[in-house]
Amino acid sequence: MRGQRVAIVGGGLAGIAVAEALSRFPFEIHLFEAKRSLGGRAGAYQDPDHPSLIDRCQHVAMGCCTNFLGLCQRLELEECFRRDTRLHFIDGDGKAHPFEASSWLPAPIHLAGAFRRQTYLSKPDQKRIAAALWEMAPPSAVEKYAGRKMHDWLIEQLQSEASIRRFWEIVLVSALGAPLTEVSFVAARKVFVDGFLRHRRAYQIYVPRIPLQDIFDVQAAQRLGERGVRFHRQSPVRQVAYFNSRFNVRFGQGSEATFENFIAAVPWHQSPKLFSPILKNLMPKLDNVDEIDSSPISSVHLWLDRPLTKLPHAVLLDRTSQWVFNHGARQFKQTTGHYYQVVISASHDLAGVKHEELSRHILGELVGAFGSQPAPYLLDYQVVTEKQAVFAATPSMEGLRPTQGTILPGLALAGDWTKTGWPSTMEGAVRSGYLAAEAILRKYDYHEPVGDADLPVSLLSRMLWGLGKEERLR
Ligand SMILES: Cc1cc2nc3c(=O)[nH]c(=O)nc-3n(C[C@H](O)[C@H](O)[C@H](O)COP(=O)(O)OP(=O)(O)OC[C@H]3O[C@@H](n4cnc5c(N)ncnc54)[C@H](O)[C@@H]3O)c2cc1C
Repeated sequence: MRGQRVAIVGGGLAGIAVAEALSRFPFEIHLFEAKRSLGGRAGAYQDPDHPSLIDRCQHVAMGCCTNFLGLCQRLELEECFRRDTRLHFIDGDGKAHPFEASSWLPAPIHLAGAFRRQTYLSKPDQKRIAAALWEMAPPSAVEKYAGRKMHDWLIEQLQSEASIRRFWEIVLVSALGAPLTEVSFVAARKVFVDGFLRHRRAYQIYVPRIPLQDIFDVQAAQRLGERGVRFHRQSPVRQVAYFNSRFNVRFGQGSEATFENFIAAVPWHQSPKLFSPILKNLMPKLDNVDEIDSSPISSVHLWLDRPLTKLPHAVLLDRTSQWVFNHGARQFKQTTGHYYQVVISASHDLAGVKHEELSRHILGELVGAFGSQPAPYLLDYQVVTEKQAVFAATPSMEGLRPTQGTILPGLALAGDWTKTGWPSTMEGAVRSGYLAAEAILRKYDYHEPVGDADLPVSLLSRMLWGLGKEERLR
């Protein structure tokens, strides 16, 4: 490997993970990013009115995201995140329902008490939800309900409209980025099994303490730079071709360079155009990326003249707002603003709604949810909608995802959309990066995994449903 050159194209989480894994070996690594900063979709922007960077959209990880957390640990980024063990659900009447695991019960019953306290779900609805979770948990359910859409499955399982809206949708739309009428049963099952049923810590959430750009573009880049990774920002790659056992990379500015290894870590809609026709022929799945449905996510940033709530975050039920994150007091022009960020996944219905109208509507929802009187004054707002935020986890999506390794040694694909079994998340991106690094390492007869194992399955979940026997991807 010594002296062998690696080109990684794309400085999102997938490209960063490839760089992290390969920098443990004596390669010469170059990462090319089209934009000014690293982080990709998990990035931030600078607004002239605000002294610090603003995340384009709040990102959170869960305890089950072992590879993302492993990457953060290896790059000494743990301090950049806080871990919340208590979630807060706010019902339509503004009543808060905390959701926290028992301090001693094992998974999956660690959350039974928390679930019972969600009294916005009627007792009969809670029973039917528990029965449906029981039906979905065993690994055999994957085959039994393969190809099924989640909404159809929920109707078959006699779930009421209220429980679909207040329980299933609340969890799944933000995790899978699409309405339940579109997402697959298999993807939805994975969210519940990995996030709630297999391990006590899996449901906890990790929230960034500082802007994402500081985490990935500054701190991660610094640690990788210390390991010798060379970053080339504002360096869009136009196309890669293969000559004389080398990858010939052409850049937007017209320059060229050759590498022994090449990893494309760009989103699905940008992947096919990176490759020369001959290379593209080696990856037939690139012909079908047009069939991948993408889904928008909107984030509404509000700066208010007074605080709304002391809660660090909340999940809002029966409203347009889904998650709200409280960033506390911040400098705003000559005064102090209280900054809140509201995230709305699968926000197709908001297309065309004026930003001011949406911001005022969201503020009204927050005032109703938290009962803040007198109502805060809206100092400023911003609405950021990412149209191709995530891919929709539809039943056909799994078949469209390419593996990271290709038939050409030294050539690999990465990105949240490649085959990891995970939805479009930071964890999916990091897993893809580690799998792509493994594909490169196989060329050099190195066959050990470079990523992290899943959280172990609790003994009880193993006994109840045989969880953990599912086919492992790595
Ligand atoms: C609004 C929003 C909210 C989200 N919320 C969450 C969340 O809470 N939790 C979570 O886990 N996930 C969340 N996600 C999903 C998560 O951000 C993505 O799954 C993940 O960041 C994808 O990483 P990636 O590296 O695969 O792709 P990207 O982040 O898209 O990175 C690809 C990079 O490639 C670069 N690039 C493209 N073409 C070229 C080229 N020709 N040359 C050089 N560079 C190029 C791009 O500029 C980009 O930086 C959210 C996504 C969005 C958009």
